[in-house]
Amino acid sequence: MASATTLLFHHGGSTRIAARRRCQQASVIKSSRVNPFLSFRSSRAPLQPSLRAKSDGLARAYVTGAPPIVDEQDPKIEESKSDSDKDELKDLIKWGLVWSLMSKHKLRLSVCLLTLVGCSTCTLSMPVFSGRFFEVLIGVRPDPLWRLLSNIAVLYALEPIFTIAFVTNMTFIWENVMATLRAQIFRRVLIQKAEFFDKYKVGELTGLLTSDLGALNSIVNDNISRDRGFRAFSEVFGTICILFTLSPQLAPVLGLLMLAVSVLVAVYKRSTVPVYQAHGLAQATMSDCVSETFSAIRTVRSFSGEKRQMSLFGSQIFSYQRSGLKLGTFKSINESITRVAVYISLLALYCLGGTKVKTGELAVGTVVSFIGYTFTLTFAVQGLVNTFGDLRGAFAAIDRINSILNAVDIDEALAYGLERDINRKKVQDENLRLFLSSGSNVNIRHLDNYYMSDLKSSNNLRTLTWAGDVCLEDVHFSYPLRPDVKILDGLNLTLKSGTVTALVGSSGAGKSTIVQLLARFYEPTEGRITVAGEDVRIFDKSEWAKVVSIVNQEPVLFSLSVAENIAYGLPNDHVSKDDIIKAAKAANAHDFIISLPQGYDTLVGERGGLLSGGQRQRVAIARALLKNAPILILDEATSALDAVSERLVQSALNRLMKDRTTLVIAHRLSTVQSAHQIAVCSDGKIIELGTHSELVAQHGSYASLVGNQRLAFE
Ligand SMILES: Nc1ncnc2c1ncn2[C@@H]1O[C@H](COP(=O)(O)OP(=O)(O)OP(=O)(O)O)[C@@H](O)[C@H]1O
Repeated sequence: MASATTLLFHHGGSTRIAARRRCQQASVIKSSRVNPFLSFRSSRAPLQPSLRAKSDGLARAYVTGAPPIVDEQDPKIEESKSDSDKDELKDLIKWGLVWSLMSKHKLRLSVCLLTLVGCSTCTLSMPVFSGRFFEVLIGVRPDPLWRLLSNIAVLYALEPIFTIAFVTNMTFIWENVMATLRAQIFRRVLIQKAEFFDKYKVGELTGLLTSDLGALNSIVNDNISRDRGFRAFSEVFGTICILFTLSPQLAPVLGLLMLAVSVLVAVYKRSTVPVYQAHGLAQATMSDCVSETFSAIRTVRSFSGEKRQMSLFGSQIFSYQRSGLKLGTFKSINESITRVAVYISLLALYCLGGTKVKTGELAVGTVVSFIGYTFTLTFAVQGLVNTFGDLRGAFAAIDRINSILNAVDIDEALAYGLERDINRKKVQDENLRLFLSSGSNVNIRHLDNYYMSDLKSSNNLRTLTWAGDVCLEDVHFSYPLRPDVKILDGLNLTLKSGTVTALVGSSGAGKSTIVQLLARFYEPTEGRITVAGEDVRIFDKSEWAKVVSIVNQEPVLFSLSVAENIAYGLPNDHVSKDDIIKAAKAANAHDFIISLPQGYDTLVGERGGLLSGGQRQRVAIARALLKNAPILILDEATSALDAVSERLVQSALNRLMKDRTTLVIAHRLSTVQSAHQIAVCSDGKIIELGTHSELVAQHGSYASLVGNQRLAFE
């Protein structure tokens, strides 16, 4: 059923996949036009040989893109691949990878093969023994009955033993393969560029790990039963061979008739899959309506929407009922049609076989065996047709996974840092093993990564960011999904080390975009961001993430305990309870935390939903305090709070801002007037810069913003 769903989806989805491919090709062309390496190199002095020599292999800086002009001395990990190689490497899931993961379990694979032969042999021998049994009963065969019965008993005992061994080993191998693929898909999604998450909905990405991977899972998991997959194949093949051996006269006619009827029936049954899917869809729609209604119950009440929801749900009940009735009809046909196939085959067998027995051309035992094979063949053929359907579904799913998780969209600056981190952590964290398994790094290692040099170690980066100014130099930027809309147009701004810069401007002026660039979720299309004069692109993103803290209007907490959420500030380190409490106290959060039912161990609910907005904000500030990053960005951090919460949060923020290079974005100008400098952003540029009193005195945009807010500042 699941695979059938995938099949249907594939038909509808093929055009989407093609469209995505076109989109991806376009983005390749675009990215080659705006080559960050070239723009970076052209704006920098040549690398200092002394720095290049410092190779500790840990924090290598690199820039990605088409082959750049690289100095001979620059360490280059991989040669550029040919275009065909690159196409090949773009795919995340390849059959070669699946096979290499399976072949790690050679012993188990051999056991599977042997037990498959064993159980198929048992199954295929049973009708022969049934024939002999009847011949012994009517006295045509002289064998003693007890010997025949003991042979049959051995067969009956062996078949389930072989089956258990086959299913257990096959499941073990496949679950291991699936675990690795699941981990690789998850990792590949995690390392995509920010625009990837603008392009695809969360549901689509979740689908890759659930329904698409499920389709691949079902090739083995749904096909290890007796009447599916390998067993069905071996039974069809074995039955036909045995029929020809038993009766070369009957086999061509009867065997082919049985085969033809079974195939037709199986194909017909497969064609009814959409009816089953429609019923599943109707059920899903109904449950969506139920969850939406109940989760938005207050909104429904406030608009007196009960009648509307009832009418909507009523229409869905009717459509579910209709699809249920249709399904019932098809189920009854499907039930009977398999038997019709058996009856047609049996009737033909009785006519032909019976005549031959009467004329003495055929033994009665052979006809009895043929009866058994009629059933075997009918069910095995149907199983095989279903297996082919599952295979088609799996191919479609792999195609979808590969087309979405194309290597073109990988954020290499992030991937490199993450890989290095995982490698460092692997000894301690067992769970990360999956992400290192064979094949996992293939696609990343073979990208065009030019590891330029070991310019800065992580310690260097921290030192630089604590002491140096952060500058946006002639920054131009358009979001990758809207390349024609220029958001920043030659913006220049210096965040002086250890001081507070406030960024103000009308809605849509590009303030949050500047935050996204400083956080390196996106890279400037032109210009550069520097820290202490160094282009930030020479640091990998996981190192950069450690020196920037962002606290925004709606901080996201994870559905963990309060203490775990605060400790998330230092995800790689062991954080002591004392440090957590110290951070919470500095964030004015300690008092409310200890009044929670389980104190620091209280779970905060999904996205922190069990805490108030102000409490969430203070936990986020404690998290940022623990992180102790030299660059701090506050994006409307207090705008959603009431006066009391705002006071508590603001005093915590004041502690957090101390000595850090801080960028504050706030619509309420009263909250930014004490900043060391205020920058007014408009049309993608900074149009005014100065202190509050300087800007008010200028009577420019800032002064009119202040006027609009009718605030008495002075
Ligand atoms: N991910 C995105 N993809 C494409 N365009 C975007 C994206 N995010 C923002 N934009 C566009 O960029 C422009 C600047 O948005 P930005 O959020 O930076 O403005 P802002 O000054 O922070 O506004 P506000 O004060 O209302 O938060 C807007 O026109 C917005 O539509």
